Amino acid sequence: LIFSLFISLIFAQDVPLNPVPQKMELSGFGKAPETFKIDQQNTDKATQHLIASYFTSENTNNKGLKIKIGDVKDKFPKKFLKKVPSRAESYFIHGNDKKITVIGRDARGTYYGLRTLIDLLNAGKTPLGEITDYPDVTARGVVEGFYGTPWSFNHRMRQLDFYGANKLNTYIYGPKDDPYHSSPNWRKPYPEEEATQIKKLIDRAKLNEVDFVWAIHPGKDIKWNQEDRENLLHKFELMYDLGVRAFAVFFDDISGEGTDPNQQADLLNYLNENFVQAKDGVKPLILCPTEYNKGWSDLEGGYLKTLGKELDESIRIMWTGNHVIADIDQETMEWINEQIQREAFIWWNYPVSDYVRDHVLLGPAYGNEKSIANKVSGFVSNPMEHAEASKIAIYGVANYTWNMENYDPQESWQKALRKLMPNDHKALEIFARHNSDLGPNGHRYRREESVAFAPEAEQFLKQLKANGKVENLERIRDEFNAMLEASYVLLNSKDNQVLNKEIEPWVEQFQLTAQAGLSTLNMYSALKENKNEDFEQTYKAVKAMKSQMYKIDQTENQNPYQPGIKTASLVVTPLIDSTFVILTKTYNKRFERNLPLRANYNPHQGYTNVAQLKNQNVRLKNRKLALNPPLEVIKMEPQAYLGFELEKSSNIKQVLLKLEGLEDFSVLNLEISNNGTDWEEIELNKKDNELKVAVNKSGKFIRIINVSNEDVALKIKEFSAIIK
Ligand SMILES: CCCCCN1[C@H](CO)[C@@H](O)[C@H](O)[C@@H]1CC(=O)NC
Repeated sequence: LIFSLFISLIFAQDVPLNPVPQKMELSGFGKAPETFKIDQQNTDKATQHLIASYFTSENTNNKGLKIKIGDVKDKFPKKFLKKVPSRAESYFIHGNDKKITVIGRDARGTYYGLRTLIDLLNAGKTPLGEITDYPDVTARGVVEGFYGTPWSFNHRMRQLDFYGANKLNTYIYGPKDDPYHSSPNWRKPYPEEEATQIKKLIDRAKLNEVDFVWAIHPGKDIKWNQEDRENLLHKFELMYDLGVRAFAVFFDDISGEGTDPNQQADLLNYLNENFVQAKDGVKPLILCPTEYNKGWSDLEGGYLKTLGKELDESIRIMWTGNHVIADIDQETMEWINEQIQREAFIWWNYPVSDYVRDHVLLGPAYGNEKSIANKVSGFVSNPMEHAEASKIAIYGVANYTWNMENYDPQESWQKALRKLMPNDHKALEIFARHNSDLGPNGHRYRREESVAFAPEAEQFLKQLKANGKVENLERIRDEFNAMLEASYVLLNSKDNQVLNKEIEPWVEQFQLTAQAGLSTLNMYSALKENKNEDFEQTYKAVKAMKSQMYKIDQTENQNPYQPGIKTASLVVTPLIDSTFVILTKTYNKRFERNLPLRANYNPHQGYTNVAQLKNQNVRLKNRKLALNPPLEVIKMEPQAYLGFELEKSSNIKQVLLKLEGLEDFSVLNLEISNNGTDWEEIELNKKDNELKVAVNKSGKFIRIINVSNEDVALKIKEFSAIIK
């Protein structure tokens, strides 16, 4: 047994099994034959469909290797039946050179067993021995719950196939910006076309053994009365008629009476009794609470305890962790499970990037502890609006939630890159390893980036600053070269056009970054050899590349939050920018020149005493200084303020304000100041929440401040100033 376990561990590495099975006792692998003979017992439509699509007249005949597939209700040798784990969705495979047996605990188990067998056959192998497997986490998958452009129908269909292939069984439909999921049309039926698409998605989900969970987000304007209760029930009926058999109610990111936990619990218990229990085949309800992370929970208020006490025990409660964006550990789960008296259903806000839209997050899915499998009732990833690119992280979540203690983020990441680009995965790896951090953001959530390159970059800068000479020039140049070549391979790859389309602007920016890096190194060499003409020529080239990058940043991906295209922002870009400035300064001093050092940076900064916004970025575009609008509702206590501190006193031409959710606008004042202590109020006509205020006064500070003695809750859609 030890020997065979040893063998199977070796094999586990190179056999592309995703996820890695819980237990493999194999003496090795046979060579997959040309043909098979299928003996199909009790199987559901998904398995029948998978069998029909893989075992065709091309590779099946009477002389083929026998494959008997079914579930524990079928006739199989007792010695096999007793090896099928008792958990839902588990399976057992036995193989020798005569026959392969696949037995599922249930329909999904059979399907997953077949998926594993097909992965082996695709690698030209058959199992010689036994595979015993089951998922660690009950509900595994994705919640399409981000702000921004919802995924397209075609992307959703692709996603469902990807989930089937990687044993993910849950897709929660909840795009914040779908008006029929949220206000104002959650009460209304979907228009014909959307309804038809949802029906198709549900059928596709079934063929991939995925629960299509339809979520409703009524909290912004729901009234706690019989009418709205019937409205919600009616909408669920309509969705049921489309084929939905799993439902969720989201109460996140709202303010006002929709946040009342007793009302929320009553509503869900009512839906549970009058809908979920009343109809057949409907899965338990999932609730996303208003207090969905520890940072936002007000314990004295008893919100979570009320839900835990009142909600029927079958109802799952979602949780994002100790913060809105957080990785999940044992302590997180012990705290929340105690509060809600059940295992929380994790909504992991990664790789969602709707608060750092100028970045793509292509790194490994890491940071969650491996001891929490039996502490969660579900674990779903909230992805980027870039569906195909999100698969890198989703693939990691698939491996993590199926076989948690075996999960290796790096190994999964490498496999995901190969899944997405089978031939040009090396180019994708070079691109992805420099496009994984988020940059500074209001949630202060960061990811590693350029991990292997960072020490080289650090040494290079240190030596350059110390004595103008560096030792690792070649290693820096090698990486910039690799980046440059990877960008061409990616832009011309035929592996995955859908992915190419999504990341193209970032790859173009990446190409320019690599070129700017190489030319900055040329500046270094020209300076060292006092070739002044070359220095000024290559200096000009770098400036030209930067202006091209600036143009991409000003034209591509223009959204109201974080417009533009940022790439390699943690290590590579700062290295190039710093090197460029150091070399130009040295050159200017040595040869009494005054080449501009200007990098397009922003000399102004945010100015606030609101904790939630301490790290909110401000962007300068031409002469407009704008606060990155936070997605969340902002709570401002009396005397709370937020605004800008300019680099120096400047003429403030105009202030633009677009606020939401504020009944009485008079609680806010707009003020400017030159010293941060003496403030001058700027007249606002305080009746509409969309204001363009002419100021034409000089100031160093601009702020809005809550001058009432009440807390106010509001959403900031825009707050910007035109500085002349
Ligand atoms: C706090 C409101 C802004 C955060 C909203 N978060 C995500 C991150 O931006 C966003 O994608 C999503 O809608 C989510 C809300 C949320 O986390 N619900 C459990």
